[in-house]
Amino acid sequence: MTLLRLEQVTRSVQLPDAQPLEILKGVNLVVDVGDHVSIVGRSGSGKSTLLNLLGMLDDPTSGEIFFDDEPVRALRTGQRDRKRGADIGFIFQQFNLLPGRTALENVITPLLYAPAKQFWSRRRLAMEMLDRVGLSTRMDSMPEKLSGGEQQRVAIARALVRRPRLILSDEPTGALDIETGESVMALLDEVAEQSGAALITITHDANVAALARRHYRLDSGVLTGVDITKALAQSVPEVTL
Ligand SMILES: Nc1ncnc2c1ncn2[C@@H]1O[C@H](COP(=O)(O)OP(=O)(O)OP(=O)(O)O)[C@@H](O)[C@H]1O
Repeated sequence: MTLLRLEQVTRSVQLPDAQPLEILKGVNLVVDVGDHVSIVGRSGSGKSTLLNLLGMLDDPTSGEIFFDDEPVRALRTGQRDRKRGADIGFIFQQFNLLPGRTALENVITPLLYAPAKQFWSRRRLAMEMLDRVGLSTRMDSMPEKLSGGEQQRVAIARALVRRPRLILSDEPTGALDIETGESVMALLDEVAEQSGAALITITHDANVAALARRHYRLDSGVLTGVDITKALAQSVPEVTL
């Protein structure tokens, strides 16, 4: 079943000299329920621009994005915000945890805006999710007292606590050493699969990308499918995947 579909999506901006810059060029992508897709691209290839479209934060200049077969463009601002809050979880390279709030309080935050059933169970739901990422003994710790890998696990719990159907992870291991990055990524893959969420991972790292089931590369705004086995076998530096 299709969750997300991009059809001939472009995104252009106007440069100061009034020239248009086409950042994304005719992007087509289908993401199924529970899918795991990686998108690899060099700096400046359009990854953040694409992520903002996938996260319903921007609209395409042309083309259409469908979520549950509904054009995202047709959603009014309030409807779109509610859909994003309910159905999309975000994970960032720098964790983006709220400082001065415990791990538990951080994971509770998205539930403050959730429908009544989730809102009233917020403490229990957040505790269960922290337990699932292996942090049941660190719930009352401040983020700054946690290691990078632990902070990213809190961020994973926060992204998943409302049971989103799509998780967008942007360089999720970028601030971690290789070993920690691998275990965090394996955990993210596992919890996303357990909860039936589709996962889109945007990364520079071919090893992180390899965990996904389907692989794409973004090159100067053009998205193409990649044969990961071939790319890894060539054993080229990670950014050249
Ligand atoms: N609002 C804007 N105005 C002008 N140029 C823009 C704008 N947004 C993005 N760009 C340009 O579009 C290109 C793609 O930007 P984007 O941030 O999507 O790349 P990226 O792949 O995420 O890069 P990085 O990995 O370095 O973050 C870059 O050349 C960027 O300078």
